[in-house]
Amino acid sequence: MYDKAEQSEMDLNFSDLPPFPEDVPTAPLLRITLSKLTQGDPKEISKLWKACCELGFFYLDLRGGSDSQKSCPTSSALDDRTEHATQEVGRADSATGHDDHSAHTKDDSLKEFEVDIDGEQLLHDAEDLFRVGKSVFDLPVEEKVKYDLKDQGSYFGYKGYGQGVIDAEGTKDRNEFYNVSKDDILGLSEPLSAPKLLHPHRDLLKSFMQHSHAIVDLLLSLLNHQLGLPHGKLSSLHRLASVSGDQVRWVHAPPQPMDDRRTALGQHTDFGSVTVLFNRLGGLQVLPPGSNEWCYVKPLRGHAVINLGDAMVKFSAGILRSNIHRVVNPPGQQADHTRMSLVYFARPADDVILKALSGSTLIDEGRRQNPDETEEQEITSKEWILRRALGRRQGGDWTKAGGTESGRV
Ligand SMILES: O=C(O)CCC(=O)C(=O)O
Ligand SMILES: [Fe+2]
Repeated sequence: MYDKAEQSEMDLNFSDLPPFPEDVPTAPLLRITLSKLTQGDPKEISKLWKACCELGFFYLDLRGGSDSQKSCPTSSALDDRTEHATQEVGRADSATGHDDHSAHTKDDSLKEFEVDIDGEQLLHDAEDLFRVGKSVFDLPVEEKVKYDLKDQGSYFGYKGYGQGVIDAEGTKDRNEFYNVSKDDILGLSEPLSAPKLLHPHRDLLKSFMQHSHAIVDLLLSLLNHQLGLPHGKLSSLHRLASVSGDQVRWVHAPPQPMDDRRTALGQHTDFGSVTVLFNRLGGLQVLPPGSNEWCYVKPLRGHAVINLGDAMVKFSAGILRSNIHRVVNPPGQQADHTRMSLVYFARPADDVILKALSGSTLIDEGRRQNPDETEEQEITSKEWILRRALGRRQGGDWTKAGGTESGRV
């Protein structure tokens, strides 16, 4: 018999897959429990803050406690969130300037998009979407390429195998993507053309987006408080109902030939604010600060990997970290398996300008200490994401694909 602690550790493995190897370097991601965050547990909130400042990557345990959000939060850190939750939801066009945190809606119906935090539901949705993703990539390539929207100036839809580049030399990537826009699924924009088999799954995609976003909103509220920003500030820049580049992505990579394995997805920082990532097979690697050894992120069942993107670095004048990462062929016995991951990218509303936020003495101090992160270039979230995403496509402008990592690692 196993004791409870051993059993709980074993529950972290994916029993239907070959094990993640013991003998590869792994990254020191902190493990944070969602239900403790929703209860305002001060220790868990300090762990979150440490993870976001030091590595910019952490595990979020989504299991259990799905109704804990309804219990009364004790920490003052959560006051920010609870108060925010009672505010009206901003209109799609309200998240513009940085000093407009009194933006209130004229349209209460937008509240209909918001859901309670429910980690278990998100895990279920992710499980179902792994199956849907497989069926998308199983389509013939001639069908999939119909949904490559690059020539229309969009990063949504399909990106074929080798259609992205992983470095300045133009080396081709070794994965396929399918990107689904949050605004399309919520009806905030015109629907994009998509394979027929995705049509019946729009409600599932909607639920996954809403539940991912609800967790992102909690994380933003907690970080808002830690940064000493005016109440509700970060949330106001990331409303579910705002027009934004938020998207779901599936990443699909068949096993590479034994004698010719290389990076499948080139090193990068994420472009937006908060990434919610579901991995089953290894292959994701991060380069921890001050290190030159790439370390694997071991996938844990029941957990999402959360990482911060460049927008958070810019908003916080470099106090928060978006770390470089990449994807290689899965390690050890996993190497012969097709790897798929599922991601929700939360990004600031399209018209938000990416610069250090005002109203926090900590950020003011960060501005003085990290002048590199705070060049006052007026770029909107929409321009930044387009420029970086299309810069990594074949024929794109690689010089525009870089993020906040330059000069930092
Ligand atoms: O597939 C993964 O594990 C990570 C994917 C990723 O980093 C990305 O799509 O930005
Ligand atoms: Fe990424």
